[in-house]
Amino acid sequence: MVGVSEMGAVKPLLAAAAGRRPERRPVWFMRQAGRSLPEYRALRADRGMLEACFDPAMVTEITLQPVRRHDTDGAILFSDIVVPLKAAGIDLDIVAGTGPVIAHPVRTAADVAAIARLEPDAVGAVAAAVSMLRAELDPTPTALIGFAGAPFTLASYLIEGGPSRHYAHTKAMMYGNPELWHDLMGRLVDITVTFLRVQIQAGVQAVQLFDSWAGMLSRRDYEQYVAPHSTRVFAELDGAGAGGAAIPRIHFGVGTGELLVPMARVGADVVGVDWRVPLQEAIGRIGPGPALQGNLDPTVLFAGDEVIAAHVARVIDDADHAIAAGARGHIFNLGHGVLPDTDPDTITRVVDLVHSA
Ligand SMILES: Cc1c2[nH]c(c1CCC(=O)O)Cc1[nH]c(c(CCC(=O)O)c1C)Cc1[nH]c(c(CCC(=O)O)c1C)Cc1[nH]c(c(C)c1CCC(=O)O)C2
Repeated sequence: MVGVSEMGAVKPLLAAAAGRRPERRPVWFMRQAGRSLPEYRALRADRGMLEACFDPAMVTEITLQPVRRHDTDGAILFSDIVVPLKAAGIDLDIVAGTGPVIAHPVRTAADVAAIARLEPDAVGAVAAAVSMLRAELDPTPTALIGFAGAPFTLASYLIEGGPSRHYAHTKAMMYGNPELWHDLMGRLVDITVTFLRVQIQAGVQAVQLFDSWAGMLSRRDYEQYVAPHSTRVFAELDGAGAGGAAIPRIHFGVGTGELLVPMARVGADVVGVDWRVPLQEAIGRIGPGPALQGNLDPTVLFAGDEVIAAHVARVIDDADHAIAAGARGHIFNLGHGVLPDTDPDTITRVVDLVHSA
């Protein structure tokens, strides 16, 4: 049965997202798979990042590595936000230490018109990995989380051509040519929805939409240029689970304290909060309803056991206040991804602290 562990209990992460009482407080970490783990570095030593993302056995193994090591309640599918763009035919690579690099940045109407739809078969390797992962994870308490980049964050990589500090080209198109901007965003919604539907049909049990860089926008700009598109992503996933079941939708961005209200409104069941806003304050801004995910500062993991324990306890206390103020539940996480130099034993200790709190 979906979402049910060996002991017959609902998986803690799915219970928390649905407003039910989890057997233990669920915890997972953004970027839990990856360079913090020696077993990941060994596997990836002679394989490119994108090559690994299209190899179902590699995806399965890398996804499971942090679950085995840390006993996390979430297994985040090993992939990348640019995987569906690559599969839709966009020439790009993921460069170690840099991130996604786009061969021909998208700047003109012709560039936008050339962005094709994603054929579900082009991400068949991802679907195959999801099936393999469900077989491994079903007897455990761990839920499988799929993900995609949100249209704004994907657009920012496509337009800038790579990582950016100021997003000047992105904003220039958004402000200067809104019609072209909305055309591009509409195409990215279609790609994102296809990618997430493939994952859901193959068996992911929750999805996270990463709008990592949305925090660069004012609330007014977010509502005008981004919210309608992210709303469509979430709306098109309504009842997309097996037999029309609802799949919990997590919405996350960095530096989004000013955007928590519109980011919740686009249709999130769980709102991811970075470390800047205490969780009870986040729910105060959003209003009662969604569950919250977060929000330990990833750099705290370098500060030593005593400091870490105090910060973990504070996040849990904040979360309990948030629940008293109307949050449906809490999923413990960092406020952003695990930094590559993090000692993996520290992460295991945080999981133990959260589970025993
Ligand atoms: C913005 C973004 C990207 N990718 C992603 C986001 C949104 C999350 C966020 O805000 O951090 C999402 C992502 N990327 C990766 C995952 C896998 C699952 C996990 O979280 O464990 C997830 C969820 C693997 C990855 N994606 C990447 C790596 C490192 C590549 C490597 O190991 O060589 C991994 C494990 C590459 C990548 N891809 C991207 C960046 C910024 C980088 C890092 C560049 C670097 O520091 O090398 C784009």
